[in-house]
Amino acid sequence: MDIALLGVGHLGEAVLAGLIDSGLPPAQIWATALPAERAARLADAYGVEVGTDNPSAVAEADVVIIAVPPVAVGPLLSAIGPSLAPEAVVVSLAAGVPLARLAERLPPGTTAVRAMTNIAARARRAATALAAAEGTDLTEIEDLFDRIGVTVIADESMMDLITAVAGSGPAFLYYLADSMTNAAVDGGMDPVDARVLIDQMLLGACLHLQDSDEPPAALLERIATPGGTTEAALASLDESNVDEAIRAAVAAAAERGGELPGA
Ligand SMILES: NC(=O)C1=CN([C@@H]2O[C@H](COP(=O)(O)OP(=O)(O)OC[C@H]3O[C@@H](n4cnc5c(N)ncnc54)[C@H](OP(=O)(O)O)[C@@H]3O)[C@@H](O)[C@H]2O)C=CC1
Ligand SMILES: O=C(O)[C@@H]1CCC=N1
Repeated sequence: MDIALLGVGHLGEAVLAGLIDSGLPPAQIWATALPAERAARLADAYGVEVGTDNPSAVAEADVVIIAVPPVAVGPLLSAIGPSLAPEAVVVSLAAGVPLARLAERLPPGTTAVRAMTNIAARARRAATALAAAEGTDLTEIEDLFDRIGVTVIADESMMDLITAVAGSGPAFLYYLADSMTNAAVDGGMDPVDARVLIDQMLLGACLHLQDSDEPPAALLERIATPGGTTEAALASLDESNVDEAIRAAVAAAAERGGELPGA
C-alpha cells in the first residue's frame, strides 16, 4: 500500500513517526510539508520522500492522509483531485470537516474517510476513530491506524465529541501534569525529580486503567484511604467543581468542532 501524507505539521509528524516506527517501509510513504526547509528536514529525519507539491505526492498513492489545518482542506482536495488514483482512499484528520464536504471535493470513485487521532501516534499509542459512508470497507484503513494505536469505527455524528476527548484529550492530561509539576516545584521539589515522578505516575495510572475492567471511579476509590490524603485532595477538587469544569471543557471543544472554518 502506497501512502501520501499531506501537511506534516505537529499531528502529521506524530503520525509519520509512528508509522515508520511500526515498520512501515519508508519507500511506501510520500509526504508533503511547508515550507521547503521543513520538508527537507523531515526527509532527513525519517528517510521518506518529503516535498511541497501535493499533486505529485498523491499520484501513486492508494491512501492519502490529509493533516493540514481545517481551513486548508477544501483547497487542498481541489488541487489534488485530478491527480488522485481512480480508487484512492482519502483520509482527513482535520477536526470538524464533515464527510459530505470531503466527498463533494473528490472525484467519483474515490472514497472519503474522516479520522480523528491524536499526538500519541508518535508513541504508537494513539486513540483513533474512523467514520465513512455506510457500507464503506474500512479494513485496510483500520489496519493502517492500528499500527499507531487503537482504532474504532464511529458514526460521524460522534466525531466532534470524539475530537474533544480523543483528539484534544492529551492536552487535558498535559494540563494536569503541568499543574501538578508547578505545585510540586513551588513546594520545593527538585524540578527533574518532579518531572520523573509525575510522568511515571501518569504512565502507571493510565496503564493500570487500561488493564482494569473497572470504571475509573472504582479505581479512584481504592486509592482514597478513609480519612487520608487522597480524600482531602478529592474534596478540594469537588469544592472547586473540577468535574463540572472538565465536562464544560469537553463540551467547548466539541462545539468548536462544528464551528471550524473548514466545516
Ligand atoms: N495537533 C493535534 O494533536 C491534532 C490535530 N488534528 C488535526 O490535524 C490537522 C493539523 O493540525 P496540527 O498538526 O496541529 O497543525 P499544524 O499547523 O502543526 O500542521 C499543519 C501543517 O500543514 C502545513 N500545510 C498547510 N497547508 C498545506 C498545503 N497546502 N500543503 C502542504 N502542507 C500544508 C502547515 O504548514 P504552514 O504552517 O507553513 O502553513 C503545517 O505545517 C488539523 O486539521 C487538526 O484539526 C487532529 C487531531 C489532533
Ligand atoms: O485543537 C485542535 O483543533 C486539534 C484537533 C484536536 C486536537 N487538536
